[in-house]
Amino acid sequence: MQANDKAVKHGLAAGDAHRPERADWTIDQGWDNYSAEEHAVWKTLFERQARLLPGRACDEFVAGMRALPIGADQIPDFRRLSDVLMKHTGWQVVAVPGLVPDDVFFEHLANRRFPAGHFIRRREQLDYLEEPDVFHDVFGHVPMLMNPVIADYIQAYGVGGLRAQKLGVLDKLARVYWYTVEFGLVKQRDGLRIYGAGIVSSYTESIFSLDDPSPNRIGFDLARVMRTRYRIDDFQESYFVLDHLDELLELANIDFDPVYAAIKDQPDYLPGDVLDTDRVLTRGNGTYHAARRAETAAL
Ligand SMILES: C[C@H](O)[C@H](O)[C@H]1CNc2nc(N)[nH]c(=O)c2N1
Ligand SMILES: N[C@@H](Cc1ccccc1)C(=O)O
Ligand SMILES: [Fe+2]
Repeated sequence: MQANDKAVKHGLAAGDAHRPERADWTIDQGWDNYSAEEHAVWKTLFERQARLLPGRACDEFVAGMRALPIGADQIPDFRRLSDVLMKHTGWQVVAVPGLVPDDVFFEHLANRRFPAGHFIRRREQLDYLEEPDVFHDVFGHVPMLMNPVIADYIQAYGVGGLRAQKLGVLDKLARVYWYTVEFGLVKQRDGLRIYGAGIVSSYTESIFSLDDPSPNRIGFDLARVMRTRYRIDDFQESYFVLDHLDELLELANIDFDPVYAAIKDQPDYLPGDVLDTDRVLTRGNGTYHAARRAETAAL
């Protein structure tokens, strides 16, 4: 598949990582061990997004970024990020080797610890990544953790994730995370803006999600999103839009049990489906994914 600026693939089973030293899979970031080339890759990625995101990233992302020790020249030191985050929203950033098992991931989130990949992609991987690296996790996710609403939402997601696992409905909950925290859009007075980390850490998807006529843009609805499959290896076919980030707090406080029950045995929707019950902001023309399917069919 042609390398495009897909942010990260979260669907990998974490089991393919070797056994961890610690039960919670955390490691030392080893900030002093980063090479000049690794800092240079960070700089390339950072500067590319810094030029592109004004007018695209939501105000909360910009405010969070400004308040954190995150700059162009160096991969941030998680200890310094945690000092600032702890004061604002009680969060800290802990280093992990890459994807970790779901229950480990949720346990960290439920305790306001954000597991961030310690490694950075290689220069030839600039536009495609198998696992969340430090650029996706720190540049994409951490600034939003400075916002009290998101900070509460992601902790609640961790708690909900542990519950969803016990209920056997993790796949449904993962869709809510995917279409909000990873690939969410939000309305602002001055237009649609990005809050999803998977978009904001991706050069081409930051453009595609807002400007391209191909994807659908649909008002967020919980049960609808829970039934909607997502793409892990390419741009999303649909983006779900919040009227305001505060909607996420309502989500965090809704008991999902009745919703899990209501959609049980209901068929999934495909990523590109548009329903007549949808609040459609943009009905996409689907040309991007049609072209990709044609490419693949021609292989
Ligand atoms: C569904 C589940 O929450 C999701 O795939 C998790 C699994 N493990 C992870 N591990 C890390 N380090 N980062 C992640 O975003 C995730 N995502
Ligand atoms: N409120 C959800 C948990 C959750 C919180 C935040 C985001 C998504 C889900 C539940 O009852 O399980
Ligand atoms: Fe992510």
